[in-house]
Amino acid sequence: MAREPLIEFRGVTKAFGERVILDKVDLCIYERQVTTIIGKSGVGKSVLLKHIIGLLTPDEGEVLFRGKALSAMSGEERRAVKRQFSYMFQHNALFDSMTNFENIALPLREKTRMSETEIREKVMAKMSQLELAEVPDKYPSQISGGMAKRVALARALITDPAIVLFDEPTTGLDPIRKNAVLSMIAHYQKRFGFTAVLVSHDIPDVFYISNRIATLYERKFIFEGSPLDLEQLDHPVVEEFANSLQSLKDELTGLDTRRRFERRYLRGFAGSKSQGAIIVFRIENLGSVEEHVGHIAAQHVIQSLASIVDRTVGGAGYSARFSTDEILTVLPENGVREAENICKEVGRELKKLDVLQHKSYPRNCFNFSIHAGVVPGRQGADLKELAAGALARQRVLAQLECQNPERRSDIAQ
Ligand SMILES: Nc1ncnc2c1ncn2[C@@H]1O[C@H](COP(=O)(O)OP(=O)(O)OP(=O)(O)O)[C@@H](O)[C@H]1O
Repeated sequence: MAREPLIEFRGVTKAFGERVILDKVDLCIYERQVTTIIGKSGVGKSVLLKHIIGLLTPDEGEVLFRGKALSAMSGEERRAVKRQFSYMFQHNALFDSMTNFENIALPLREKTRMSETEIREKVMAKMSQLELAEVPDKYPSQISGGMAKRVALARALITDPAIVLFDEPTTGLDPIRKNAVLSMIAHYQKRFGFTAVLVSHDIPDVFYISNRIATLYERKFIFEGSPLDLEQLDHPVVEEFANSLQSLKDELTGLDTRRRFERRYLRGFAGSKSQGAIIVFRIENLGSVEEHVGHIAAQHVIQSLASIVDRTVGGAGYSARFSTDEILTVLPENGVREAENICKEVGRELKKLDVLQHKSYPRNCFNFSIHAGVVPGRQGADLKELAAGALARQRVLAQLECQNPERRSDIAQ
């Protein structure tokens, strides 16, 4: 049986004067998923978000919450729905004149009648969950950018919302910070189980954390589905989007995007007599780096691995980030033996890396490792199948185990 969406747009039309912004739009947002809305500037993404929170109402059609139309709800019911929402804005919107504690406590003071003791308990508990226990009395300007993002997220989560809306949370950040913020959102979304709705321009980065993507184009959704399906979609708008955002390269790693990679793969093997080889590089336990050292450090690990792979493979092949913690390499003209030599060389290079040295994390206790697996290529074989085959043969290239039972460090913030 199909799952009921948490939020559903049914034939929603919205115009300002003569100008139609949304034209009979349908959209489903499912509980406990990350749904990302992409579309060009001015297409109507914010107008759409405002319908979700009831700041705008449709001219035609309905917005439903757990199957019930907002328009059919009483004022009290609508307010109850509204209380389940929370937001995180582009520039955090923290008040500089308030301490981090006061910033996070603000929604509780504004929206609830909790006592001071209850507020203190709740805020301190949330700060501890988001690794902020040491900074309640500092001001936003006195902490790192990564921490300030976590303070903003803590404030968004303090009322235990069922849904958090993120309006372009990564605009203006460099690739490492951008990916760190996205992985932070994904991490806490899994941990707290809220439903996330993101509006973002940052494709392909946002693909790695989204369960569903909806693409708004000229008053309609032209696509709604998994990130992988969007990448496969043969529609001029996807092409246009990809080109206009220069997303032929993955910003974080400098490698091909999965889309370009798959095309190269299909073209590369089509006329080739050679069998070639496929390598999967995989970072095991990247989550423990995120948890113990920080999201930025985790992005450094991905970036470092990508640059070593790229350098080592050189002109012999091409690579792409295949998922959050996997890189796939195709060697069209080489066999398994050459591929294994490349893996060994990558392993040697990895061992020299700072991120894989104990001294980089003097106060933490965690472990992670980098693996690689190789399979021969096969004419016409599905890339995902080959990747799964390579994963089944993975071996450890390098690993780090830190056993110092100390707290999270701020080195990577
Ligand atoms: N209250 C309003 N009255 C009149 N026009 C509006 C109103 N709100 C939005 N618009 C218009 O609707 C269009 C869509 O705006 P919206 O802010 O939703 O775009 P967007 O996709 O979020 O863009 P961006 O990515 O630049 O934030 C714009 O042309 C905007 O001028």
